[in-house]
Amino acid sequence: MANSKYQCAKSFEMDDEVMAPNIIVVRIGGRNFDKFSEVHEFTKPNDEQALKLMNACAKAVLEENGFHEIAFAYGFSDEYSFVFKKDTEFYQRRGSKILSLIVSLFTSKYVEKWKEFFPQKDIRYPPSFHSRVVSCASLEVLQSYLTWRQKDCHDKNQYATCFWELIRRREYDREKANGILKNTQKQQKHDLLFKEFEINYKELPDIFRQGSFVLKQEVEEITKYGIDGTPVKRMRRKVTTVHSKNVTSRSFWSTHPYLLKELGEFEGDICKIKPEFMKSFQFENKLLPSTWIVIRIDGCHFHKFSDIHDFEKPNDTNALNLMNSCAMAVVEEFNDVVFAYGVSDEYSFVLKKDSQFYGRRPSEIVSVITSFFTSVYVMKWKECFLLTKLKLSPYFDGRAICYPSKEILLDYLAWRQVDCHINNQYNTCFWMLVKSGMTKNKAQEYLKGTQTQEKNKLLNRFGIDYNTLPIMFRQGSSVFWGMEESTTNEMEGVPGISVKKVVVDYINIIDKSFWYDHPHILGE
Ligand SMILES: Nc1nc2c(ncn2[C@@H]2O[C@H](COP(=O)(O)OP(=O)(O)OP(=O)(O)O)[C@@H](O)[C@H]2O)c(=O)[nH]1
Ligand SMILES: [Mg+2]
Ligand SMILES: [Mg+2]
Repeated sequence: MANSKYQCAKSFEMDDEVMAPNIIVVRIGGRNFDKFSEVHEFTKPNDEQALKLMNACAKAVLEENGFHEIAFAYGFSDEYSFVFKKDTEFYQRRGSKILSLIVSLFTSKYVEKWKEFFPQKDIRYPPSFHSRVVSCASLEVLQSYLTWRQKDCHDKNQYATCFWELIRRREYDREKANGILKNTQKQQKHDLLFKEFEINYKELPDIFRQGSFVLKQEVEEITKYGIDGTPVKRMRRKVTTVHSKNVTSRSFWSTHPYLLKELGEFEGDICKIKPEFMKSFQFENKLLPSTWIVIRIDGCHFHKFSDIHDFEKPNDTNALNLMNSCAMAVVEEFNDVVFAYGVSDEYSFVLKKDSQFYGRRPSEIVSVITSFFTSVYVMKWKECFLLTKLKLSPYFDGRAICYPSKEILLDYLAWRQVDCHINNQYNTCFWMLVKSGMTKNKAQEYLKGTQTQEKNKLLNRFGIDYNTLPIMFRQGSSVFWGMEESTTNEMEGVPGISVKKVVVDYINIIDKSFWYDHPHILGE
């Protein structure tokens, strides 16, 4: 990010480090998965394929390059908790960075792997997830957290199994089934299943009752054979999915001793869920009221991602168009997002000042927008890159920043646009030099300390007038709801039709005149 007079806007960005020695857990959960499972006709109460897809995504996250700091994961239904090694320095332990990266990568995998698990079904719309950080002060607290989640898995599954049997076999409607089950104890539900429907709950598949653990188990592997033919073995960590009855018991931890190496030892007794722990698991802070919220997302390792997919240098029109159509989908999906500005692999989304979106909880807002954006990116990839297959999973990080006044918000946007201009001019020169035969190091050296004028002159030498380059490259892209247009058919006197639609435009947002001409965007 280059220097400019607007960069004071940067000082509004806050640190959100999860302090050591807390163990970092990131829990993700499907957003509106009730509807998603309905639309995609998931089997009730458990769709084994859908659960296996969740497990495959969790496994893929643990196996992803750069994500080896995750010790293990536990999930059921549409949720998954990722537990980091106790001493991890993953992204300097920054909460929103970590929760957004995990949810984004998971979403990317979910869309990519959909066809493997549902070959007969098209994914009808982009699925998205939310995520949050839970910090566990000790291994005992972590174990208590996992016990809570596994109990939830069990309770929800037992309830849902009864509920759907009542609906299917007794032809009850939802209200009546809920009425019957209200306030029933575990044993009563157990009896209902056994006596009325001949179902022994304990015999239902483990994956439904216990959820799934994704672990890096130590396995012995033959690496080569000696001259005399004897196998040479070594221990290797392999990501596997297991179902385990009771995370509350010591036996779970003694069966998986390698976990204790990464998470520390138990100091006290394995304990029950304490109310004060529950409070901490559910606590979430809120962003300042009456401030403009900006969610900025940025592609992770897009340098490599763009190389592997042969993006045009320095600007790839298809890649930028794809970013823009994802941003348009975000603006359409989330009413509170009133403006978006994007350049390269980043996008900033502005939420209206008095937005109550997710109660202004930053994890929810950051994760849902990042996840939805990622989902659309994978789903629309083929539309923008007809001939290039997706070879890596794209994922983004996200953060929330609050701006107390419209002036500072506009300074922020101006800062991003100045950055776009400086980077684009630099990159255009850099790649012209490289294409003309200079090494990358030489080109970098050559451009060091050069001013705008000198860069323009350099481009002129290559026959390029900077100001005639595509405006999308020079100004970045702005996405917003276009004003209602009224089309009247005067000849026939037909009344006008009002259309309000999301548009992408390449405008100067540093110049205040855009904002004066479009007062509806930020509201007066
Ligand atoms: N060739 C090409 N590369 C692009 C384009 N858009 C983005 N990129 C690449 O994406 C990078 C984005 O910069 P950064 O976000 O700072 O770098 P990053 O590699 O994503 O690293 P992190 O964001 O820190 O994970 C650029 O440096 C380019 O390498 C494009 O249109 N064409
Ligand atoms: Mg990036
Ligand atoms: Mg970037």
